[in-house]
Amino acid sequence: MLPSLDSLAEAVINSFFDPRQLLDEAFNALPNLQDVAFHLGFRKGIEKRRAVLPPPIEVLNVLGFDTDWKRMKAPARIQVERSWSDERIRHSLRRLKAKLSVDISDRPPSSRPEGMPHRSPLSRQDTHDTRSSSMIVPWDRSVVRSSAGSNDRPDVHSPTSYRIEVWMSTGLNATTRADIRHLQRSYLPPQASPVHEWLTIMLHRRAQSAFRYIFTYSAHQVQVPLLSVVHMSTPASYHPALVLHDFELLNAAHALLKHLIADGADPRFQPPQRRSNQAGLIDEQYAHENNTTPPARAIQRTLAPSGSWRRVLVLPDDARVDVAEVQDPSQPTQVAIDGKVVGLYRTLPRSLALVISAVGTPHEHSAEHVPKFPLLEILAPAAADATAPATISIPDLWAIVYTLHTLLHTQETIPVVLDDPALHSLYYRTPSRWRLPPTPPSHSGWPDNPVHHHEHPSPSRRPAKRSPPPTSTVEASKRLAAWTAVDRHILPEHKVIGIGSGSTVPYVVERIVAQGKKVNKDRVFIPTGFQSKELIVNAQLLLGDVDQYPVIDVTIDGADEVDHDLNCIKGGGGCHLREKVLAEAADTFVLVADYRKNSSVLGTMFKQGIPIEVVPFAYTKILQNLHLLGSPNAVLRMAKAKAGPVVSDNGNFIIDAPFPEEMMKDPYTLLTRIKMLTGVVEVGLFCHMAKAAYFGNQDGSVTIKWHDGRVEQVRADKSPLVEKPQPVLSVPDPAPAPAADPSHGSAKAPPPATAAAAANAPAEPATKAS
Ligand SMILES: O=C(CO)[C@H](O)[C@H](O)COP(=O)(O)O
Repeated sequence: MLPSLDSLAEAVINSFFDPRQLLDEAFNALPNLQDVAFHLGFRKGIEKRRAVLPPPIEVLNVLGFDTDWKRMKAPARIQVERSWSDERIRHSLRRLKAKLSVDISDRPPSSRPEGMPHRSPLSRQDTHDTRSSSMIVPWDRSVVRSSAGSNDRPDVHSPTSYRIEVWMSTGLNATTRADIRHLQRSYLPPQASPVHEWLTIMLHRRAQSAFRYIFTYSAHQVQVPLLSVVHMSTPASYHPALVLHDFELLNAAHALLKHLIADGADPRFQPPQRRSNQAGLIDEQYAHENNTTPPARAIQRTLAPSGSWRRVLVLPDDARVDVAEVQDPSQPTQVAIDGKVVGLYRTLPRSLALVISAVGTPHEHSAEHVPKFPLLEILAPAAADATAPATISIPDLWAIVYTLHTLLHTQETIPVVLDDPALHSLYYRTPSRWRLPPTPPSHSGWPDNPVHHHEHPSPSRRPAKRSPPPTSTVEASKRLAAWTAVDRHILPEHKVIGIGSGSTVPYVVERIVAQGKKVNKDRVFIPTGFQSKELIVNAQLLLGDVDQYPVIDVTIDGADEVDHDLNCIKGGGGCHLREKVLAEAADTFVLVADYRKNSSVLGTMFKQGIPIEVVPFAYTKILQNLHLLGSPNAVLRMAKAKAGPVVSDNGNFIIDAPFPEEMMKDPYTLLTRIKMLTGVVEVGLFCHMAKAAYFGNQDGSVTIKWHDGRVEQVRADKSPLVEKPQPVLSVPDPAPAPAADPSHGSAKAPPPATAAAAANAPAEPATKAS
């Protein structure tokens, strides 16, 4: 429930100049930052109520971003002269509309103002500010006020400029959400455990958590978030990286490790108490480090050198973690557990530290800013020796993270980047040492669970108008997938529903209609293109658009091919721009397809290439660039019944770009590379977006691949079609897989296999428009 604007305005007024209180209020009341931004920044109503904007708060690097990150933030600046009175400052702030960033700067003071400490109590940032004029200084109101007219002698420690900025995100966008899912899958153990849950919740809600932690930390001047997701761009790669910062990581790593190594006796996770010992380490577990008999399952720090190795940790299961002597920090240094090298780490070039530490600050992409700490990257052993393992197990990874923190604990911040492509295939192994029985994945999953079937009476039990049975196995399996997905995901409480494109989607609409007029009357349906708009209108459902409903409960869409990670190729029908917008807007995005689309590597079944929507005037250049990128056969998609190219619903051209299998194995990297080409509007690769993919099978069963890696089979006798067995399921398939045919529409339309079938065939559901 959102609070009323009145109560929020009240909170804002009452907490003026008290950022902690303000944000606490806001966070208690609002579900996410988007709403904070909206209510505090963008509502004129607040202004009318004479509320003020949020006071200056230093918030750095709070959120992940994407290439459009600027759109996610609402910076605004106000210059405040030191001589201004409180009233005048307030007045100016009140006038600042629809903005969330406040930058207060003044001329360099000629002197240290009266009452101003030699170093502000929050002085670590100050010293940075004097050097680079770019770091954010906490605003001490009394400093601003009292500075005018002082004749005190200059103070080298006083900042020469006060610059205060407030950055609030307007929320996570779906790309970032997809990144988080990807990272969560890559770096956390695939099991339902309290620690796992805790970490995933932190990932998902990192905006809020980060904010909270920033406030906790700001008292200690540690202005870093717990986690951020950034897109790392290096000449070789462009992909999301999880950047783990600071002490909270230590807690997380510690807890996770403890849990991973524990024999299951410690099911409830409590973040460790934070108590610093003399070395500045969190010592909940280290109180015993001088004891001869360590308690069971404590992680012990032991910084003993032994030859060219240094023992850093003894893990709760007595495994020893050793780190090789660092020769050259930029070269990979080995980390071994029980004498076996499990990973490497190295210090990345300073330019990357600059990139990462500027994320979310105004200095992003600029060189003004001086990175405070080097950035460490964790690599799989194969990075140094091709014959060594190319993967790191999740427990080992966290052991390395923890080891690095133990080694480098004197740093205020220890950014660690996990972004090596080899790490994308982190595996979860359970050798005896880790004693972790793999927990069978729970059906309930987290947080966006599959629906509770029992709460939702299947529409098949209601009298519903049925369209005639499909005439081929392929069509029957499309319907099977569509119906099963609708039954499971379109629940009575879902009011805004995205309808995708393609030949499977008519069955989705059919099943939704079968849920009855009563439930559908207060639903609105958002189309992904001309075809789905027609379907919605013809079914007499209420049509809406995504600009009216930017948040969709569920979007169901077809796909051209789906891999094991639920990455998929879409856009065979040229609708992938709108499809992606609707997929991103949806809380739950579900794919439906027949068995031919179920694949392990994209491009093996759907060979015509990745559909890429481009602005028309740039197509030749983009084709050239795609050839260079690794797709020499990329072509402009030509229309069938018209001379010239296919023109999308958005007036753009479509290019089909087949890439070699090696590149298709890492669709996310490929997606980001193609997307970076100027003139590309959208790429038909949907990575880590779907929650589930439903495939209808030839035998009447349904295979469901879930986003967390589970694969579920719905037996034929449990399928929604079973009530009324479909008569024609034995007609052979038209083709094992969609052929490489640039005219997607005709390639997909399933030809009736026999003349008899064709004669009996009732009107086929609409195929996509091309
Ligand atoms: O992405 C699409 C259109 O742009 C379609 O969803 C995709 O091509 C699958 O279509 P079909 O269900 O006909 O195989």
